[in-house]
Amino acid sequence: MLEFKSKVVYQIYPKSFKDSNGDGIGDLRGIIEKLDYLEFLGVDYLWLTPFFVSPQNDNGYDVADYRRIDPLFGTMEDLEELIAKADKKGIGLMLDMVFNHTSTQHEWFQKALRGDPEYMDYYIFKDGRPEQLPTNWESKFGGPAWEYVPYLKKWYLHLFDATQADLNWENPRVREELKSILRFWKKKGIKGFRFDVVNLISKPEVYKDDFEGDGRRFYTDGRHVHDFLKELVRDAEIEDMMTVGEMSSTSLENCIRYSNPDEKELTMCFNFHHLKIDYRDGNKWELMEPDISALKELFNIWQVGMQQAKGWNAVFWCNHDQPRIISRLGDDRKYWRESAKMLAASIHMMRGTPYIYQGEELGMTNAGYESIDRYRDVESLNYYDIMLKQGKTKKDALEILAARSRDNARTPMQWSDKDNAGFTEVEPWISLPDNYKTINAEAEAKDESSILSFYKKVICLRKEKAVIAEGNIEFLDKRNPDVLAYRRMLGAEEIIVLCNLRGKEAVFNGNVELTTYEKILGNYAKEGERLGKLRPYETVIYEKMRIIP
Ligand SMILES: O=P(O)(O)OC[C@H]1O[C@H](O[C@H]2O[C@H](CO)[C@@H](O)[C@H](O)[C@H]2O)[C@H](O)[C@@H](O)[C@@H]1O
Repeated sequence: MLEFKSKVVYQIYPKSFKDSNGDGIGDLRGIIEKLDYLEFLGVDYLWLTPFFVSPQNDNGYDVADYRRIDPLFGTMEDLEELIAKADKKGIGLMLDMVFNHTSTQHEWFQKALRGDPEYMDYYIFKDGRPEQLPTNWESKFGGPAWEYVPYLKKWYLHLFDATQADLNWENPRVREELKSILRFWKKKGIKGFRFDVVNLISKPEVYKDDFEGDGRRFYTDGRHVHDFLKELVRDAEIEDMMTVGEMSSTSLENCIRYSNPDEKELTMCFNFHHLKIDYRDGNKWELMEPDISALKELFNIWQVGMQQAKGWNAVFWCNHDQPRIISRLGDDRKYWRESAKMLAASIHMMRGTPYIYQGEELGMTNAGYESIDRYRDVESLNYYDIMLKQGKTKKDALEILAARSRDNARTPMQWSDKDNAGFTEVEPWISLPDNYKTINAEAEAKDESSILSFYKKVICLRKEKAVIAEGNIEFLDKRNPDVLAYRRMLGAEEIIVLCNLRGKEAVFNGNVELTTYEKILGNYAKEGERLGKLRPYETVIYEKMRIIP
């Protein structure tokens, strides 16, 4: 049985982590250079986003060869060295398997384009006339989800970019190919896998128009998804590896099934509902103040719901698709340090496996780009055009991108106050925010009161206290509009976590006698402390005092 409950995962976006060869792009040797830093932080696994051969239209989520390393990032020898050196430090590598779709450059798709029926059945092709789309579904990156191939007189499905063709999981040969890829990487010493949008793999039997939405209700958590996952995990023999599924627009019921160990599917799931609390009417491209009550309710539903049915959450605020949480729910200026630490505590003390996205542990902020030339992400560039076509001004569209673009998370890791933040010696592939002079790993590593030091402490606490790794959770003061509060319990052990989510004072009104607890960690100095009263973005972690007979 995999021991995973006390583990912490660190996500690396290789392209933006560390450039070792002076081409402005991060690479595998850059990660090797920084292994000491990752050991110092105390993480157990590294999830690396895709570095396989790819045309990079979606920064590697368009894989053209699942078994080869893109020369942009290095060689197989570099990866083997990374696996071995990380292993010596007790750190396991998790690879990102993009199995919902391949790049149209993949040899399977190329053969399909040449009309080979065996490979056409690897994808989802539909007969049709050029003016008649098979369904009205929308691609998640904007525009229709179908692309026409005139000489084949067929459309193919792409839920993402037109260069990312959806695989046909109904075809057993496709499933065999994917299992063999997993076996290949397992043999190399890889310790886990993250499966990209894996709840979208099972498409409907009949394709019909969606008059209520963009089509997602027909393929999300689809009819065979649980069977496909069970078969994949069983046949590729990865039951004892750390596995996490990225579940797009999913439901609690399905995530319970994906992650309950009795089902033998995955170790845990990512869901994104808590990161949509500032989408107006569910639309990512319409800004709104975060709805804190909705956030609290979602944590309650997912944390308690998964606990009741033996499911397991991946808990996180940040990844390579999300704007930086400090700029979103915190205050990246006046209360930068306090709010970053509060957000760290809020997640790291929860029930589930915490994921830290590179730079989050430093309090890295959104990019703050003021011009469209700075953006690189396919989704951001597509939506900029769509927003202009919808009648938004350039200024408004840029304001929306500044808050919502995935590039906010993809700026280079801020290692030091040197040129290009010590990430590269040349112009980086994407530009840096100016604040690297003050927000950087070198400065924070020396400072006991830094955000980085606080992350080290919360990681350590999870390893020291079984109640954090394994205890039950119960939310407190649920109606409080400002304070997120919960209790973790395991036998006689108990901790209470209070987080003020606002930039003003707030009061905790839970029915708890705080005098019977002692503070074990907080983000403010002792001076000015008042029980149950929280300063702006204050967090306090209390432990129940033991009564010694
Ligand atoms: O917002 P959701 O519907 O809940 O979906 C979650 C994320 O799904 C997509 O992300 C992943 O797949 C993409 C295609 O391979 C890739 O571009 C991305 O980097 C992957 O993480 C979607 O692109 C994200 O915006 C959603 O957050």
